[in-house]
Amino acid sequence: MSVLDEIIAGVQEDLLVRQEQTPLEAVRDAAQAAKAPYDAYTALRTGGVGVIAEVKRSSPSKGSLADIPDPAALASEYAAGGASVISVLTERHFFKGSLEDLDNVRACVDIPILRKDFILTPYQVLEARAHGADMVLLIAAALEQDALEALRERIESLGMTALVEVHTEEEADRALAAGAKVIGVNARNLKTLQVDRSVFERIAPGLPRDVVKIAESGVRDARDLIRYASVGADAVLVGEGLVTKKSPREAVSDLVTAGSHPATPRPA
Ligand SMILES: O=P(O)(O)OC[C@@H](O)[C@@H](O)c1c[nH]c2ccccc12
Repeated sequence: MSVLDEIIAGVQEDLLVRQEQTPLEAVRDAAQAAKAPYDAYTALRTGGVGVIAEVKRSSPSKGSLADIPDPAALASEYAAGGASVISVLTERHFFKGSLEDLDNVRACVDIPILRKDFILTPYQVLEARAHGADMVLLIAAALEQDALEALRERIESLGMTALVEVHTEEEADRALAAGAKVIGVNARNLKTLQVDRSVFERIAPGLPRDVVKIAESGVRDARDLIRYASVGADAVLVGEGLVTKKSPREAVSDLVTAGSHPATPRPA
């Protein structure tokens, strides 16, 4: 069983419990009552290379990264540093996140928020909206084609943006066939957890011009951002490289500054 399969098994178990506690109709009502979503798509297209800054306590590959007792405070620092979008991991077993983290961050920032989880059902999409998310991750490797397409439509019908994550050319083709307008290329293979920063440069140039392209994982500093920018990244998604810094605000701000002159890659 791959790590991805293990994570999904845990997500499915937790989902059953939540569905018992909160029936679909209640989540639907809560989603309808939530404040209108921010436009993450536009936030990621407004010039330069955007930074999606992630609230990430732990990961399956590295274990514990940072305690983050106050995710809203961290998110506020990210926003002050110029992040375009805040990513909040809500998976519990491997990433130590929760929907409560999402609520707390939503209460404190007025920029788009991505719910980062292993989304398998429309119930989780409604949950994301009910808890104030504006963008929802869909992982191509975790979904059959029909589900990928249906969930992408569901997310967009609620006024949110779907971020479809891929790791291979074949998955990128599936993302496009599913109608994805925002595609994230994850440098980390979720089955082996290996990071390969060259995956983005292999896949991104083959994507249509108008697709928003996001480089995910393994961004350590401005040099990595510039390298991704030079091969077409519209944004980078960064977790570990921010949560482990003394000043996450400065770390974001350094990336945003580097991303505002993406056309002139500096020598290494
Ligand atoms: O901490 P990093 O290497 O900067 O990575 C962030 C993000 O890309 C990573 O958390 C991630 C990418 N895709 C995911 C899917 C599920 C969980 C987590 C992820």
